[in-house]
Amino acid sequence: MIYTITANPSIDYVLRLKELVPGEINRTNNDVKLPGGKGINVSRILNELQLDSTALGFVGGATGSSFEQLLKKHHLQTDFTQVADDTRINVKINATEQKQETEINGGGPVITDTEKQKFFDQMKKIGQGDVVVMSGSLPQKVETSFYLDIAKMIQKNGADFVIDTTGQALLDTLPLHPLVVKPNNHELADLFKTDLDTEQDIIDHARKLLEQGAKHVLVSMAGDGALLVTKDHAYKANAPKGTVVNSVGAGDSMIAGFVGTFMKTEDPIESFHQGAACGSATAFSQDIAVKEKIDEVYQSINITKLS
Ligand SMILES: Nc1ncnc2c1ncn2[C@@H]1O[C@H](COP(=O)(O)OP(=O)(O)OP(=O)(O)O)[C@@H](O)[C@H]1O
Ligand SMILES: O=P(O)(O)OC[C@@]1(O)O[C@H](CO)[C@@H](O)[C@@H]1O
Repeated sequence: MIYTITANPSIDYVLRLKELVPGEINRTNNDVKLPGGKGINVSRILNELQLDSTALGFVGGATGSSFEQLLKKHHLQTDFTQVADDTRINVKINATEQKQETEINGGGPVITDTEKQKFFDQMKKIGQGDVVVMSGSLPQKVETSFYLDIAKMIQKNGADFVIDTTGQALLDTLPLHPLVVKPNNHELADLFKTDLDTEQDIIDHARKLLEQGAKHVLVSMAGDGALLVTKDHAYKANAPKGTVVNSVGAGDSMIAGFVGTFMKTEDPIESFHQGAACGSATAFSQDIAVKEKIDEVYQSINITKLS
């Protein structure tokens, strides 16, 4: 079973308007509310790929109930930890004429020690053959070692994990050998406090994450495609041409495509191909991509061996 952990899920309130003028009253042309959060997006893509997963995380208050209501129509298997404080609302603003996407993400609910303990207790059921995908920010009063603590707990029982976070929290988990990590090119540069000007620079620094323990490194590069770096080789996936509608969740979709396919095939190249298809398909969709779009985009992705 694949478990996704979204410690800080959200209602994504996606607003479309022609132009965003800060400091003025702006009115939208169209708006939608989506069940959001990185792990939730991963579970939704897995569902599209007909792969089972269980979504875990902290959900609470009136916004938590709306979030669960929004999620219902996607028929995901969930086992959320109920908390007293409110699930956050994240605002995503697509200014179509400016071709700009602005995101304002809330801090999330305060999680009490008892609620956290309830969550940790759930980790006991995860074991051999399971993969846990942990991603996204942490809600308030949750210590930065949260993902590391979980990785240690589940690994003791023989489960694998995937982590999509940034900075020191990511580096700390590498010695535990995550199945895959997926910084984008900017996050990778920040990790090493440097600029990465060429593809070779990116590959060299991705390789440092392998040296520190990651089993596979994906580097997503938005409209420039993505790289897969393994111990011996580096591969590139092109970003197919298409109209970007809402790229929120493209990175999560890429992880879902990679992990879901890897669980079935153990083939990193095919997993990369499917991951890239899921990422671009979501960028070309208003919401997280559906299977038909993923299958269509898959046909226009080529994987090239760079070294
Ligand atoms: N404009 C685009 N055109 C085609 N493909 C895209 C585009 N944007 C994203 N993708 C695909 O999706 C992948 C993941 O996107 P991106 O690099 O934006 O991830 P991210 O920074 O983690 O995003 P997010 O945090 O919003 O999910 C890219 O590597 C690429 O394959
Ligand atoms: O604030 P975080 O947890 O880092 O990111 C949350 C978020 O921006 O990530 C998803 C897209 O990747 C959205 O569904 C959600 O709103």
